[in-house]
Amino acid sequence: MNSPKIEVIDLNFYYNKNHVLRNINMPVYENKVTAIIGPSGCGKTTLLRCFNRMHDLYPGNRYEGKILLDGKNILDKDVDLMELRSRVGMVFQKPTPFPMSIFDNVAFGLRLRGVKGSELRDRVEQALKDAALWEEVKDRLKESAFSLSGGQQQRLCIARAIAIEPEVLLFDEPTSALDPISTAKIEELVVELKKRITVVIVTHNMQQAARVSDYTAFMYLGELVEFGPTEKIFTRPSQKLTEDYITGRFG
Ligand SMILES: Nc1ncnc2c1ncn2[C@@H]1O[C@H](COP(=O)(O)OP(=O)(O)OP(=O)(O)O)[C@@H](O)[C@H]1O
Repeated sequence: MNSPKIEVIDLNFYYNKNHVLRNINMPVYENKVTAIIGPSGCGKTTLLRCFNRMHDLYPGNRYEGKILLDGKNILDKDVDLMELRSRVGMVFQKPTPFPMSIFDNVAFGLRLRGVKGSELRDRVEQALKDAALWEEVKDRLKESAFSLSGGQQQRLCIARAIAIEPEVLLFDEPTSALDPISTAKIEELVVELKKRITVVIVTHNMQQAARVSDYTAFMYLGELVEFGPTEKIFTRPSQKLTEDYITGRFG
């Protein structure tokens, strides 16, 4: 059964006085991929960053409304942000490896949680396998992460994110800096990951949204115009605005 892992209810978001998200309501279904699409500046990244409260890193940002994760509002004041971010991980647009070895990148979050010895090695290996990177790096785990190609670095960041077994993984245009072959690998990975993890992906690339996602949210000027099964959004959208966007008539 398709149950929502996350439910966004009447969400508004402000960068100080700048009102950027307006009355957003949408579900994010468990073990599915949800794509967020829309023209530049419509609020895709802003919405994604609400899901693990990344905006709290900057003073003056304000949320209104609710985001329920397994029924509990993550916007409540007493939420433990460390715990939230270990449940809801994030992969950024540009690969962001830490300045340390390949192994240590993936081990980082595990060590913070007290994992060591053979368990640590096993879990690093498993995460690298799950990120489809193991075969390429197994003989060079001690080398710097910066010795990898851009596409490999992005898969390393995915390995680092999944090593701590998040329930939700947020991808912010994860392939926009990558070549087509690396992009295809990441897309395969996203589809594979949803067996265990709920995925939300922001993308400018509509073919990518159509290829990887089960549900699509189309945003425009800070509002959610339409949400539904990807196949419906791309073939029979309910709103004229959605149709104009997906057929390339604007944006
Ligand atoms: N830190 C910030 N402070 C103030 N306004 C911001 C900030 N970050 C983004 N904005 C504004 O919020 C709006 C939404 O931005 P956001 O980055 O979420 O859009 P987006 O749809 O992800 O765009 P793109 O596709 O170009 O990445 C834009 O008008 C942007 O100028």
